Amino acid sequence: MGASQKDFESAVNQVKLLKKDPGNEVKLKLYALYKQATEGPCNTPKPGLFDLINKAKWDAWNALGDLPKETARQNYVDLVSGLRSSSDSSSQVKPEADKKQAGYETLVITSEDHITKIMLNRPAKKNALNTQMYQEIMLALEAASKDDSTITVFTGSGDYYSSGNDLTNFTDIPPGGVEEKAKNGAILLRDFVDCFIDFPKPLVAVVNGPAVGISVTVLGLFDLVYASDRATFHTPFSHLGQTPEGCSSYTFPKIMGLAKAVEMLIFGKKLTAGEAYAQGLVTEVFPDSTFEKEVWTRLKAYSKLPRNAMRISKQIIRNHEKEKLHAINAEESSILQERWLSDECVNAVMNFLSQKAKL
Ligand SMILES: CCCCCCCCCCC/C=C/C(=O)SCCNC(=O)CCNC(=O)[C@H](O)C(C)(C)COP(=O)(O)OP(=O)(O)OC[C@H]1O[C@@H](n2cnc3c(N)ncnc32)[C@H](O)[C@@H]1OP(=O)(O)O
Repeated sequence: MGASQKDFESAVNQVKLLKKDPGNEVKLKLYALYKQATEGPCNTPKPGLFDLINKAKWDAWNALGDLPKETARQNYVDLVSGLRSSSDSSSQVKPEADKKQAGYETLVITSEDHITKIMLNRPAKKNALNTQMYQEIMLALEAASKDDSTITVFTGSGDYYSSGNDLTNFTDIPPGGVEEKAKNGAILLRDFVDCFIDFPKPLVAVVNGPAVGISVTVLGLFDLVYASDRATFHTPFSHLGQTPEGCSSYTFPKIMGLAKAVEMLIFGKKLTAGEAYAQGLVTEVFPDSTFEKEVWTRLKAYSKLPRNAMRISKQIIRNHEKEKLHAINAEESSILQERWLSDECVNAVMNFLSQKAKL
C-alpha cells in the first residue's frame, strides 16, 4: 500500500526539522516530488534565464513528467525517511548572528572613544554588499558625518573584510527588465561612491581579512588603510566581465602608478597585504595575532586629536579633487551600467551563482 496523506504531511513537517542541510540536489528532488504529489505534472511557464534558482526547481519538477501523484507521495516519504536517519547521526550548528545595533540589519555600528565603527556584518556571505548593505552604509556615513566622533572606521565581521558586490544583486529582475535593473544599479553605485568622496572626517579602513571588488576600490578614497597580514586585495573585474568602479580608474594609477594599477584592475592580480603596502594602497600592515590590539590602540590615540583641525586638514588635502572624483564616479557607473548587460558579465555572474545556488 502507498503512503497515506497523513504520512506525507508528517514527512513534510519532518523536512523542516532536519538538523543537517541535505544539499541542493536532494532539496531539488524533495521540491519536485512535493509539487508532483500536490499539484501533479508541471505545467507552469519556464522561469527566465536570470532566475537561476526557480529555473532549477522548475527543471526538477518538469523532469518528473507524468509520474502519478500517489507515487510521488510515496517517493517523497521514502526520501525523507532516509534523510532523517542520516541527519539524526550528525547535527550541524549554524553560528548565531552577531548582535546588531537597532536600525541596521547588515551593519553593526558602535560609537566609543570618539570613534564611530561601521562593521560589515554578513559574515556567512563574507560580508558581500547586498543592496540593503549599500543603502545602510550610505545612511551610516551620513549619520557619522554629523555625530560627535572624530574618526570613522570600517571593518568586517568574521574572516573576511568583504567579498565585494553581492553577486545575487544581479538576480531579482524588476518588471522593467534587466535594463531597469542595470540603471538602478548604476544609480546606487554612483550614490554610494559619492558618499565616500564627500565624507568630511578622517575615514579609516581596518582590513581584517581578504577584500574583493568594490571593498578594495573605495580604499583609494580612505585616509588610512590598516591591514592584517592575512588580508588580500583583489579586483577581478575582467573575470566578471566588468570594469573598475569606486574611482579606482583614477585613484589606483595615482596611488601605485599605471603599471601596477593595470595589473590589478585589468588583469585581476590579487595583492598580499605586503604588496598592497609596497604599492601605497595600504598605510601599514600588522601581524594578524596583534592586529586588533595594535590598530585600536593607535586609533584611540588619533581620535583624541582636535576634531576641527583633522576635518579641515582633510578638506585641504581632498577638496581640489572632489569635482574630478564625482565626474569619474559618474563615468565609471555609466560604463558599468552597459557592462552589466553584456554576455561577458551575465555569463560570469551566472557561473558563480549556479556553482553556489542554494535551493
Ligand atoms: C545589474 C545589477 C546591479 C546591482 C547593483 C550593483 C551595485 C554596485 C556594484 C558595484 C560593482 C562591484 C563590483 C565588485 O565588487 S566585483 C567583486 C564581486 N565579488 C566576487 O566576485 C567574489 C565572489 N565570491 C568568491 O569568489 C568567493 O565566495 C570568495 C573567494 C569570496 C570566498 O570563497 P570561499 O570558498 O572561502 O567561500 P564561499 O565561496 O563558500 O562563500 C561563503 C558564502 O558566501 C557567499 N558569497 C561570497 N561572496 C559572495 C558574493 N560576492 N556575492 C554573493 N555571495 C557571496 C557564497 O555564495 C557562500 O554562500 P553559501 O554559503 O550560501 O553558499
